Amino acid sequence: MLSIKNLHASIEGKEILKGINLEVKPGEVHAIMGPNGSGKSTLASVLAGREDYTVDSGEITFKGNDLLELEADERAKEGVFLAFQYPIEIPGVTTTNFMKTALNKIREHKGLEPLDAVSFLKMMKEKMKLVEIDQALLSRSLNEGFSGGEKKRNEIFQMAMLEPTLSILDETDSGLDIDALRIVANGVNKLKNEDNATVVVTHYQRLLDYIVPDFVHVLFDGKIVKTGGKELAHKLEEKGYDWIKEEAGVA
Ligand SMILES: Nc1ncnc2c1ncn2[C@@H]1O[C@H](COP(=O)(O)OP(=O)(O)OP(=O)(O)O)[C@@H](O)[C@H]1O
Repeated sequence: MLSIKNLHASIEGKEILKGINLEVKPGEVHAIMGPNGSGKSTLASVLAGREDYTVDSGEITFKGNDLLELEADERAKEGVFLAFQYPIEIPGVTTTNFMKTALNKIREHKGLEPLDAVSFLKMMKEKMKLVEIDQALLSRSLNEGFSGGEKKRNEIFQMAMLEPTLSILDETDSGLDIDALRIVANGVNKLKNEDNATVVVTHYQRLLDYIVPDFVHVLFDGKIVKTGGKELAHKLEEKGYDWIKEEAGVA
């Protein structure tokens, strides 16, 4: 589904990603961990198509197409969901209206008719139940005055509504409390199926107690220096990152 080959990327002339290789198949959950400044958020931002990052070399293909050719909104229409793509506050636009527009844009791209009001409301109700979000939140202006946890819940709700093929969640510095951790984890678990995949960037081994990734990758100085299963996250929690640096010869 997603294939990253020898990806090098920089910001303001500084090379951050120094040869990333990653293969994500349908049905898989991948966790990206690593010390501060190793490039985790940069990787998520490059996948999102954020303009301040320059891809210097390498390839990213998504469902066989060149992802780097696509603008951020085109990536969304192709089924890539980036959790921090819509954190903006939009006064006067309710989450409900925002979701309706976003959803119908994706449907239009797929050659489908826009959802009528009744079907849209039915879908909203189903997904609200799934991610346990309060109706009141959806009637408020998008993200305006939302607490951190409410923003998180809203993000997972957006993910549920848009039914993406690939979700990229950057939880690195979002100050998740234990409830927000559960919201993210439950959302990912409930939305997981054999046709979609999730890449979650995290510092928290705790998050992975709830999500259970198929693969854990450790990023260090712009490269994936180790890949393992969920037990690798436990080992990191216990031992820190030094042993990995030594093992990878990058200490
Ligand atoms: N706008 C920028 N200008 C210069 N350097 C930047 C910029 N944005 C990021 N960097 C640098 O890129 C490196 C990687 O940052 P990134 O945010 O990807 O790391 P991270 O692994 O997500 O870190 P953390 O765990 O602390 O969130 C850091 O050294 C950071 O200072």
